[in-house]
Amino acid sequence: MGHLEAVTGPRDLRDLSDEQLDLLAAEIRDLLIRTVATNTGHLGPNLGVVELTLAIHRVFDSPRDRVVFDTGHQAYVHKLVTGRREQFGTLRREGGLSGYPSQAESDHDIVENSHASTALSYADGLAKAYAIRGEDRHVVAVIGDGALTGGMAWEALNNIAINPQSRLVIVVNDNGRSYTPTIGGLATALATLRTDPSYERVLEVVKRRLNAVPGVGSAAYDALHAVKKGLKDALAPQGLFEDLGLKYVGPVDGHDRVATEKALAQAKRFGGPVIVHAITRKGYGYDPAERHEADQFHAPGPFDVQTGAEKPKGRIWTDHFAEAIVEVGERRPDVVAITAAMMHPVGLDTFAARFPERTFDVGIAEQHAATSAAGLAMGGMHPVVAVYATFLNRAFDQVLMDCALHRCGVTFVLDRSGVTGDDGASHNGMWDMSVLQVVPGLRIAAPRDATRLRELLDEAVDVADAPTVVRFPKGPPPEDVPAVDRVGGCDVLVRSGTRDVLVVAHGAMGTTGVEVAERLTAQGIGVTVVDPRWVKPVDEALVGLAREHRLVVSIEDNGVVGGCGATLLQTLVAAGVETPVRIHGIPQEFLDHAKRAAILERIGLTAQSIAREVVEHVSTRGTDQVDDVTGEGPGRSLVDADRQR
Ligand SMILES: Cc1ncc(C[n+]2csc(CCOP(=O)(O)OP(=O)(O)O)c2C)c(N)n1
Ligand SMILES: CC(=O)[C@@H](O)[C@H](O)COP(=O)(O)O
Ligand SMILES: [Mg+2]
Repeated sequence: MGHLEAVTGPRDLRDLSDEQLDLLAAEIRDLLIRTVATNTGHLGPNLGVVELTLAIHRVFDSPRDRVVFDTGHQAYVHKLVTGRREQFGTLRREGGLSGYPSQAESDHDIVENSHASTALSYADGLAKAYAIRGEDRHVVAVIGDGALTGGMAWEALNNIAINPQSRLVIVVNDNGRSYTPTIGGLATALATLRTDPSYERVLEVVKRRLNAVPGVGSAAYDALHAVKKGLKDALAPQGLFEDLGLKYVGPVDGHDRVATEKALAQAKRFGGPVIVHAITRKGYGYDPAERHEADQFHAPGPFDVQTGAEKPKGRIWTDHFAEAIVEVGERRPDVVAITAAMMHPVGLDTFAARFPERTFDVGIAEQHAATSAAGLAMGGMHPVVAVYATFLNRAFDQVLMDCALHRCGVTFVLDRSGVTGDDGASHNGMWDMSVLQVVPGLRIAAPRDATRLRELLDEAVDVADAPTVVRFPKGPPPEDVPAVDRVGGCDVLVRSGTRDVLVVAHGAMGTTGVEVAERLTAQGIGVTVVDPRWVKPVDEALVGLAREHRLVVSIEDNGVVGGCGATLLQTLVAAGVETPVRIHGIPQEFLDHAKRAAILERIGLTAQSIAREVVEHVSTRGTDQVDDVTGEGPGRSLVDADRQR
């Protein structure tokens, strides 16, 4: 039996010898590689924290001591040593283990949100609570160098530094990368701390000599390590964190479990807030990941374990954006691009290669991205801020009060909008077409296919006096859906039979709308399908179209509360149109992880489900009754029928 089988909980780790722990680490790496190769997930980050996680769980006593992972994408090892080895094969599978911590899975897990830079704030709160309650518990927060570029992390550090009673150990997991090398002054400061050769050399000599003395040596090394502050200050620039009044231990080799345990034990003894600076490597121990220059297998698709070769992926929405934004950049020298540490994932790497001086990676700092974009716009540029839809939530006030209030021509390109699936509740981009509805002047475009993406991006960057949004989902776009007509700003995709049902298909739901029409037409129900293209503000043509039909069916890949359907209904009511409106969208709840298609099926956001609901709606009112009301052929105004009730 392997050593991992013997680990039913973190305390079992304390019974293992150094040799057994080394073998355990190898077993864990092997399982991580084989599982992620098929299930997908975050391989690089987890390979980088194998020894670190073992050390944490040997020094601290989870769940009494709370271990908080920032972003949570690097918690697979934590899951394996906290009783979930047997289910690990279900990672990111529907009904299986989440790719992030999950309270439902284990009381060793606490933070489920995958949005970066939050861990230190949670930890600050937890540590304060334990101090007030007089509970003898430590909080360990594991935060990556990338997550440290997020403003929230510094808001937390600012507070942690003035709470000496907080028994808080902050483990900076410094692998020098987010996806790509971490940017900014912070990264430089961390690099200085981790790479000062003189400091390292002296420390190495001391370590070798002291540890050679059996028994006393390591304690003496620890003591010197504590004293090393003087040594380090003399040899290295004043510590970034110590300037804040935070105790600092490190840097320590995060792949040297023994050294890491010593550093953690020393930090634990401080009894107050302390930083342990661990130097790790993303993808450590798997050559294809370590050599993967783009992102060291941050989140690979399925791949071959032997070679590391990823299975070829088809073109996704992002690829079409990547091409379109370069064409925009070619003809618009005022257009600049901004990413929040996700250059390739959001499709800006080609633009960056072509226009390096007009591309800015601001780190995991969406709030700064938005307001910096407002500044760029005020300075005469047209910024395109490309982020995943869910992460723009963090910058709502910046979009509202920094961009829209000042009527800044900034374009936000929201990738991964709608249901994303695999990454669970905090990754679904189901909020933007609700949250942004309240922003005065801001316009939202939702392309139905790649051709419309290009068109709408071109239109968006031409808007100079208001923020614009172009949002599209994860994965491959559908085949182009041509328009048969244009009414106002809306593309008419289908017009068949009498004007029974008006389907308003928003964005990527265009294809679904057309399929709904096919099903309804087969039932003898007349259908018009329109794609508004710009979903905010509501196109006035929709008021007239709704008035002409007996039922309006709105479809959107967004939450139903405050979304496009709700806003359309509000607009129709205000215009005195009484045509009933059926709103189809994402239920306003946190959706557990599963494949996008499976979730859409489960929530009824499919052509079959929507068509069935419409037929039931029409049939419950019977066509004769409808005829009685209007005296015309089958499929006349449901509005009157509604008035009958
Ligand atoms: C607010 C927010 N923006 C962007 C992301 C996407 N994202 C996930 S992991 C990651 C990089 C994290 O880097 P780091 O904190 O150094 O952790 P590592 O992967 O290196 O262990 C990013 C940008 C996110 N999860 N949250
Ligand atoms: C943890 C995180 O936020 C990202 O790594 C995200 O998981 C990537 O999502 P995609 O796989 O959709 O690019
Ligand atoms: Mg990192």
